[in-house]
Amino acid sequence: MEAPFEKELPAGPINKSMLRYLYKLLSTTGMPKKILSIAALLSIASSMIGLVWPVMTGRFIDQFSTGGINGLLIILLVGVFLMEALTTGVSYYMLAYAGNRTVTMLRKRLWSKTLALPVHFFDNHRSADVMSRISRDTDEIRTLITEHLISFFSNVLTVIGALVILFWLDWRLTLVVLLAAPLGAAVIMPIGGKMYKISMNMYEQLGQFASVLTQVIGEIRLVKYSNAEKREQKNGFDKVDHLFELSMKEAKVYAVLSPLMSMIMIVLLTTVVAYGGMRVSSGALSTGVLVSFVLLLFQIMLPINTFATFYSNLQKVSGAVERLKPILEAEVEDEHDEKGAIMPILTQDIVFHNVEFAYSSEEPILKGINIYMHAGQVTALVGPSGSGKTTIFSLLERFYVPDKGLITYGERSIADFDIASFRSKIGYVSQESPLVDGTIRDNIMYGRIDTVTEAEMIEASQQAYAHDFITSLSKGYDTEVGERGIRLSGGQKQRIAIARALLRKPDILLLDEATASLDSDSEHEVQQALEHLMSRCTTIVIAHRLSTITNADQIVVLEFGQITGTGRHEELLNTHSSYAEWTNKQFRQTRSHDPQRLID
Ligand SMILES: Nc1ncnc2c1ncn2[C@@H]1O[C@H](COP(=O)(O)OP(=O)(O)OP(=O)(O)O)[C@@H](O)[C@H]1O
Repeated sequence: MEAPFEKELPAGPINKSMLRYLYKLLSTTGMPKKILSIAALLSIASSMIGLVWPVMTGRFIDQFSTGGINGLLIILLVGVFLMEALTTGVSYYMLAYAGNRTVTMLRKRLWSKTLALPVHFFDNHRSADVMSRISRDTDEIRTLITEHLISFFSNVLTVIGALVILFWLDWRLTLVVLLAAPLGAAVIMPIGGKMYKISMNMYEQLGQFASVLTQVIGEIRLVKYSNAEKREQKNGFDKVDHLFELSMKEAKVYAVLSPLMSMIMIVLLTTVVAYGGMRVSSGALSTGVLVSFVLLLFQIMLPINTFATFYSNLQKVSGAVERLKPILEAEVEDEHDEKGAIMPILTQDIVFHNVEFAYSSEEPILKGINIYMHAGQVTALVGPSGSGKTTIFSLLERFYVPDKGLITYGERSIADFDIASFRSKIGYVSQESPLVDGTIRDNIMYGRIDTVTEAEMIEASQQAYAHDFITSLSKGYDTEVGERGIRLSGGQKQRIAIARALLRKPDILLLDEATASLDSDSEHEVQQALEHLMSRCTTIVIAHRLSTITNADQIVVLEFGQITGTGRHEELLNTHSSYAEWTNKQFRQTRSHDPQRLID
């Protein structure tokens, strides 16, 4: 189930509620307000100083043409330049600090939140999308704070201040300048809107491209084995070509916008210089004032130019906020964690009371499930593919909450327990035991690094029949595995997973038996390792081996999300026709190959 990214893009441009949300988000994330305020003051000071020197330069020119050079004025002018440089530099640094600090806090908040989100959130959101939200959308917010927000306000002040001075210097010339403003706005506004659409589209396409890359690179073996390189090449090329088209659309808009803006500026400057020149020659204006005027014009052109980029950045941030909202506002896994009960010391019975569950609002996957699993016993789940065996595991691991009914552990509903404490009592060994990037030690101690000793880890590895193969590797427990390290065989991976599970000293063991064949040595060792683990747990196993079902204390037969039989192997053989048929079929099929194995 994938929620298309585009659905969550903002419907329109900036609005009040978005701005309010952004402000709340930034202030609750810990935006350093003091630093930002000082930076704002410095930035305003720098802008105001920026208005002083053009006037002083004009005075200087006028004094120069009427008499000698005023030394004090030169010193003042140099002082003003230095002050402007200093305030600009310091405010820039402080703004960069405020922006980077805020985005760091926001990313930390998002990452913590992401880890606390329930599994179903990830069923509904592509991982590449979530990744892009945490990394790229937050960067838009950084850019806003660092480059646009404060400078926007100081630029507004610069423009207002400059206009006041311009009026004071020569109101006629200023009126000429003001006539150009609506012209500029008429050009920027529609083009800005177009730019927004293109950049949003590009954003989405980049997300989709990243998603294709992640998926294909992650499943490169499948791609090669299926000879699907051509198909994936075309898929990738399509996305890249689409990005090219969008980039060129963007370039086209810029190609029109930049010269248009330059043209407006050139026409404006030419008009001011020509008209001003006429007024100078008629004696109505001094040369110094005209110079001040032109310099001030330059001072305000730059800020006006940045208004358009501020607007488009704010629109991007509006999109970013819209995309971050679902993560920030999604309910976390266990809102009432603090109040959760601590797990009992002794292993308890696990009971499913009339449990019903659906992943979505459609057809329920589990219907009226009643299972009594006695503490310390083995319950084997059997049934055709898609019957809901893994879903039972997921409910037990509290990845999902039943829609109806209750799952109890001892006297209490499993939902009453502190989620971390509850999960710490579960050991899970799956068909495809996952490894994280890091050393073998990191993998065995995963999640327990602070609570277990090296000796305990080695003991667990020995019980898992993993110690010998690990020590035969040249770097032993320090061998890197995962993406950057060596590849381990299926059996080795499973034994690491068993060592990891043993280290947790679980009370509940969830075991998804491997369907893939291991070599007989590995098979034997994995089996022995598992027996160590099972001996101290209440075990629920998705069974694929005949020995597992014959040794199980009870077998639960699941068909289409319903339990159609419960009992021991012999009992079911006699009473459950489809179980008998299925077992015989599977057993006959695999007998010549491996008499112990059952395959779905
Ligand atoms: N995250 C999910 N979102 C939506 N539907 C799901 C999800 N996981 C499983 N399902 C659906 O729930 C049903 C039961 O799946 P489940 O994985 O529990 O079956 P299973 O008995 O473990 O199958 P198998 O033996 O093939 O692993 C299937 O129809 C499956 O498509």
